[in-house]
Formats: sequence, structure tokens, C-alpha cells
Amino acid sequence: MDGQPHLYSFPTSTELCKLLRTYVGRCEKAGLTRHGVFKIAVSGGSLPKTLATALLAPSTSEDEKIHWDKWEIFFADERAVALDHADSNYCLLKSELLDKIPASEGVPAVHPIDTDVLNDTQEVADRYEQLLVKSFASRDSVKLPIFDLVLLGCGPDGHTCSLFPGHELLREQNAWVAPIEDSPKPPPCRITLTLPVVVHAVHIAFVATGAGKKDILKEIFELESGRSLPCAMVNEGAKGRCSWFVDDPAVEGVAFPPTPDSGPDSDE
Ligand SMILES: O=C(O)[C@H](O)[C@@H](O)[C@H](O)[C@H](O)COP(=O)(O)O
Repeated sequence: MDGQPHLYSFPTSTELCKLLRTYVGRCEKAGLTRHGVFKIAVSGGSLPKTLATALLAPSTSEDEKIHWDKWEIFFADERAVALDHADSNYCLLKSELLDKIPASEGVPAVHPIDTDVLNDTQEVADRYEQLLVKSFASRDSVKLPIFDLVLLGCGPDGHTCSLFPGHELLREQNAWVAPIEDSPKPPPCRITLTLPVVVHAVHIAFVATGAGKKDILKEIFELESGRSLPCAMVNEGAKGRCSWFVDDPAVEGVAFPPTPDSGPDSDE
């Protein structure tokens, strides 16, 4: 699946959420067919809230049903803080989504960071990588973990996960999970999936909404100067496996390469 990233733009977030659900549902189905579970990595920011709106709406058909008990949720990036800290992506996902899943719909397996070693960000990253090794079979036999879906946000500076513009972490080729202790966005200590892991996923999707994203999306998609931004590097690495779910204000005046298919529910 080569080609270019797909772009899906919607007038309102209600429409975006509807199609995001269809897309996630298709990725889930593909994961279940492939290995009987759905392995997804999620970021923080506004994503958990959008995801909750998309996934907690009552399903209108069997096709749309989310099989939560088959989900394995990982974190694309996480801050090195306690799990009940206001900066924790786990805490955010829990309050926005996990706590609201009706018990009758099943319970996903969730994989937070190990908070026993918060004073050593490298160790937090190493332990998270070990967790992935166990979950994705041994590292000897698996060169890179293959998530069924990685869901990402796009920062106003073009960062994604905790991969920041110009940071040396963008060149990491060996680690699956890396520490960062000088994040330009607080808090400074975090862990993140590395770029090779992100772009190796079966599907990668960005969700970016609001007029505040317009300038950075223009840079990512149109300008030569944007090619080295982390979001653009994901586009470049994942190509046709990458999709962007945006609302109209986020892409006003941005020229995109045409999306070849009719929607995220069509075959790519
Ligand atoms: O840990 C983080 O800093 C977030 O995970 C971050 O990467 C976020 O995804 C983007 O900044 C987009 O944020 P919004 O979705 O709120 O625009």
C-alpha cells in the first residue's frame, strides 16, 4: 500500500467522529482477523476526548460494534508521572474513555507505564519496550512491533507522540521506545514510541481539529520546510497507510494531494 497519506476533512467534529469510528472499526476487524486481538497505541492531547465521542456512541449495526474485550491499548507516548497525575496520558484516557465504557460491552486490556521507576526515564522506556516485546513476541523474532493502529495528534509545532522537531530522537533506529528528558513541551520527562515503530504500524491516523492547526498543516503538507517535521516524517514513512482526520477549519486554505479513495470505509 504505497501512495500518499489519505486526508478526510469534515465540516463538523460530529461528522469526523462518525467516520473515525468506521475507520477504527475497520482496523479492529482487520486486527481480529489477523491475530484475534486489536493492538492500538494512542496519544494524549485532545485525542482521548475525540475518541470517546466516536466510540462511545451507541452502535447502529453489528458491523459498528466495538469488541472492547479484544482491545489491547498501549500509549504512543507518555509522561513520566504517576498514573493519577493530571499530566498522565493514561489518566486522561481513563477519565475520558476507559471509565465510560459500559461494563456490558467488555473491558479492554490497557498497558500503562511502570511507575515504580519514575526517577529514571530510560528505565521507564526500557520497561515499556519489554512490555511490547512480551506482547508482540520476542524481540529476536520480531524486528519491529506491528500495531494494528497508531492514533496520533499533531502539535502546533508539528510534533507527534513525544517526537519533537529537530530532536535527536528522530534519528533513533534501534529502540522501540525511547526516553526524552528535554521535551520542549512540559513535562520534560517522557517516553515515546520511536519513528520506525510508528510508521511500521498497519494503519496510522492523525486527528487534528480547529483553526489553530491551519498553519502547521500547511507547512507539513505544502512547504519544503515542513518535510523535516515529525508529522511529515510519519507521512513520508507510512505513505498510504497513513490517514488524517481533520475538520474544515484545520485545513482552510491548505492544498492537499488528492485522496485516491472515496472515504475511510472504502478499501484502500
Ligand atoms: O504528550 C503530548 O504532548 C501529546 O500526546 C501530544 O503529542 C498531542 O498529541 C499533540 O500536542 C496534539 O495535541 P492536541 O490534540 O491537543 O492538539
